[in-house]
Amino acid sequence: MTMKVSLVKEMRAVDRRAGEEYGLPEVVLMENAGRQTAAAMVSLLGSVRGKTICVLAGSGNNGGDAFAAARYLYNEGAVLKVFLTGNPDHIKASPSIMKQALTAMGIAVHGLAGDRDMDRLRLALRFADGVLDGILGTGFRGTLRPVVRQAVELVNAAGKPVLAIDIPSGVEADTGAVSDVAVHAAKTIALGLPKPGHLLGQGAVYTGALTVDSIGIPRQLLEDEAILQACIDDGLAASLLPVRPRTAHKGTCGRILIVAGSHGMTGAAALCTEASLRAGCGIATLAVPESQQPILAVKLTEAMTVPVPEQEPGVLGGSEALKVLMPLVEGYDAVLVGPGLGRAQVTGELVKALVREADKPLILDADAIYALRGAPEILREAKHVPILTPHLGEMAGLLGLSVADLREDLAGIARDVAAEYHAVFVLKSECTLVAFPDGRVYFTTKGNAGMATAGAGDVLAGTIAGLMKQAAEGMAPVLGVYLHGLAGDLAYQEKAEGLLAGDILAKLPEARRRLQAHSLPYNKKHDENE
Ligand SMILES: NC(=O)C1=CN([C@@H]2O[C@H](COP(=O)(O)OP(=O)(O)OC[C@H]3O[C@@H](n4cnc5c(N)ncnc54)[C@H](O)[C@@H]3O)[C@@H](O)[C@H]2O)[C@@H](O)CC1
Ligand SMILES: [K+]
Repeated sequence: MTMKVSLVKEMRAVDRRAGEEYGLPEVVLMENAGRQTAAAMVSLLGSVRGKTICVLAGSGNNGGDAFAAARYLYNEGAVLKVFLTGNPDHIKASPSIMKQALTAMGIAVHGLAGDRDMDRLRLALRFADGVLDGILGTGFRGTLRPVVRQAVELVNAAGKPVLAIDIPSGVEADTGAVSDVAVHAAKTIALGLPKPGHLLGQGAVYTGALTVDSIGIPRQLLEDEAILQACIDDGLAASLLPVRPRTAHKGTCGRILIVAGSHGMTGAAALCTEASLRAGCGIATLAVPESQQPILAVKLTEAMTVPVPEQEPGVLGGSEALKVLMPLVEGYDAVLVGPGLGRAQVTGELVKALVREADKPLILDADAIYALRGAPEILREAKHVPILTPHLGEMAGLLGLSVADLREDLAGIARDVAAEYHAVFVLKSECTLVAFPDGRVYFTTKGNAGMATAGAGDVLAGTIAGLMKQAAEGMAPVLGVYLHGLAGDLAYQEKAEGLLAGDILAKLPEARRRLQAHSLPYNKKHDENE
């Protein structure tokens, strides 16, 4: 089963349908959320008996979850200090039920109207063993109201372990954006499904350790096709990698052409070519500027190298180069263009010509993306849906935006741009995502900061290219992101921050082998059903 990732509007639809189609009223889900939250608090603090827990609740449903959790924590023997951060007159119906139950149990719910209340909160936080953040959930947008902001700052200053309900207060669920401050959680329990805000940018930092609980929402709703985002988890990746038949030969595993490298940048060409082979393609051929071919022929043993006419020494471009490349393209299943290609004008022209004329799926990376700077509409002319693998700087350059603009809504922008230019975008960051023209967005669950190193992108581009003939239809970018991330995690265990791109490359076979261990039962099951 693949874990979906839900936008706020999709989660609201789930909530509504749980009521309309399954007869599960909101307050039932809130009760479940409260019980599961209390259990998550117990796992964060150990036993809560005799421990003091400071509970902050807003007037929305996130606050209702907090009131319900407080009841369970009280039953477990916790000492509670409960604060209502929102206006008591605006409290919604279900949270009101939860608050009344708490009050009937003799537990005081303090307001946060004036300075004295803030002092009480400060004191409570000082003596608390843990904090429960139920101030704001998916209903939050924009900037925090001043009272709430002050409460959040007090929580962060107290430095106590915080469990956030659904999402840390102050993080926007759809984007991960934090306009000002947000609750810094040790752990977050996502309700129903994770949200992009748990995975992206600042939101991921404030979320801390993430757990997801279904809170009893029917699986049919959580797996609904209308939810277009998903995690690239083990289950999904395993379903994309079929077992190679015994009768396979190198032609059936993929013939990949790579157009890469220039004077002084032969390493990028070697890395991506080798990655494609390590990802399991049958044949990889590297086309390089002719003066660089002898160097690459020495660097690469298993790949073929083709010299291409060059205009200046080591620079690819011009009509002679195109005359060699176009017929060459015909003999391959897919073409990777860009790593280490250089940014000369003639090279850019050659890239554009390939995008327009090549009748094979293209993977465009690095300098091939640079070549389309400010002119992404050329992508629409491609004969097959192209795959682009930009990092944030390259994406910003392509679209004429700043990186800060992009960061406001990485997934939303990638989704819109993929639809607009009819291309797949593999947008690389600390949470690499894959956006398809039909609106699907996949978020990586692998990877680490050690992978912020020169050449890691070349290895990813090569991995994706190498999977073009092997992965389930159209899903090479998703499988590639998974294998590359897993290989990076395996390499990080040994090399930590000293990790080199070549270490990721070296771990690709182990990553694939581990995934196969997952996928074997899947494929077996598949066979048995037939
Ligand atoms: N299936 C679901 O979706 C379920 C959701 N539940 C909870 O419901 C939450 C969503 O509830 P709501 O839609 O009521 O929204 P929230 O509880 O997240 O927030 C709404 C409240 O926040 C206040 N608010 C909004 N913007 C603010 C700002 N900038 N500064 C300060 N206050 C602000 C509003 O006045 C309102 O009272 C989820 O996060 C989750 O915790 C659960 O109760 C159970 C089921
Ligand atoms: K919260």
